[in-house]
Amino acid sequence: MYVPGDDTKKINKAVGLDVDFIALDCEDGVAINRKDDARKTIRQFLDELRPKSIKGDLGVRVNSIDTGLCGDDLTSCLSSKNIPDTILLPKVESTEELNWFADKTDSLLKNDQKINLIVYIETALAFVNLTHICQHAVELSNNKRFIAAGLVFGSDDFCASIGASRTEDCSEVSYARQKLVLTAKAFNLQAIDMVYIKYKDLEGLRRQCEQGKRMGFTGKQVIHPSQVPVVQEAFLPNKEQMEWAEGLLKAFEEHQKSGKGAFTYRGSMIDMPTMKQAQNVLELSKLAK
Ligand SMILES: CC(=O)SCCNC(=O)CCNC(=O)[C@H](O)C(C)(C)COP(=O)(O)OP(=O)(O)OC[C@H]1O[C@@H](n2cnc3c(N)ncnc32)[C@H](O)[C@@H]1OP(=O)(O)O
Ligand SMILES: O=CC(=O)O
Ligand SMILES: [Mg+2]
Repeated sequence: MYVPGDDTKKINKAVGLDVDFIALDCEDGVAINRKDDARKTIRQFLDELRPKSIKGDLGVRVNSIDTGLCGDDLTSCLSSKNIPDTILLPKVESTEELNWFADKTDSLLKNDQKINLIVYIETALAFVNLTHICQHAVELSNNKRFIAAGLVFGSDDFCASIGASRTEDCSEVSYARQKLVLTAKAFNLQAIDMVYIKYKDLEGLRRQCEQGKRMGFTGKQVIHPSQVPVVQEAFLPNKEQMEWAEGLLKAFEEHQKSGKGAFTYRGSMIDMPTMKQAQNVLELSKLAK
């Protein structure tokens, strides 16, 4: 969940919410003339952080490298005695930007400190370079001070970048969404789906979550507290799906023992790939509180 980094009231509110990830924003949720305020407020928040005062993970979305603000954002939050779990790096378009980030984090982090990196893919050029970006991020993770953790699909910037108009069925972003999931999964990265900006329309949000979940996304960005339970519920398996998965795994084991690789379960043909889908469901259900 994004929280504008210059808004102390919203930051304090976010800390008390049952949210999986708080993203303190220095980037597009903060006005150009408030960038210094956001940086200072975030630094103060980090310095005063009490252990375990936040339930989920904490990240800072810095400004993109091309703005010239990213270095100061990183210096400020990574020199705190309490560094965030994750840096969210927007508008990445090239492997050179990852090299810059690796050098910067090498120079700022101390001893055995490491940080997770979430890369934003949100321009036409980023999609053209996506495989190289992912490959390079994973390679740098082996000997640099960051761990490539996932990709975020920045659909609003993407639509601006390609000149698309938003639609309710998301047809204008379907190729990009699929490509992001596919490439993320090829490199064992999480794939985080787009923001639903009509935050008062929870039914529309639910539909978009279910669509993203079906496509293979692992989670979704949110901008308002009311969106949190809807997204959490949609991305975790429900009772019916868990029952289906448990029953299927049991039946699979029995059929394997009797030498049958393919069999019928609740009217469908089941073999190894469906068993793996059921395993995915049960794996995900472990995250439920
Ligand atoms: C495309 C992108 O880059 S998305 C990321 C950048 N954008 C952002 O970060 C925007 C984040 N969201 C927001 O700033 C806000 O939700 C807005 C501006 C859209 C609406 O804010 P408000 O008008 O305050 O909404 P609303 O009155 O419904 O808020 C209800 C309560 O939730 C709080 N709240 C709203 N959004 C947030 C948030 N993101 N984080 C924490 N608290 C929040 C409000 O402060 C308010 O608290 P209160 O009841 O204690 O007074
Ligand atoms: O950063 C997010 C976006 O949609 O753009
Ligand atoms: Mg964006």
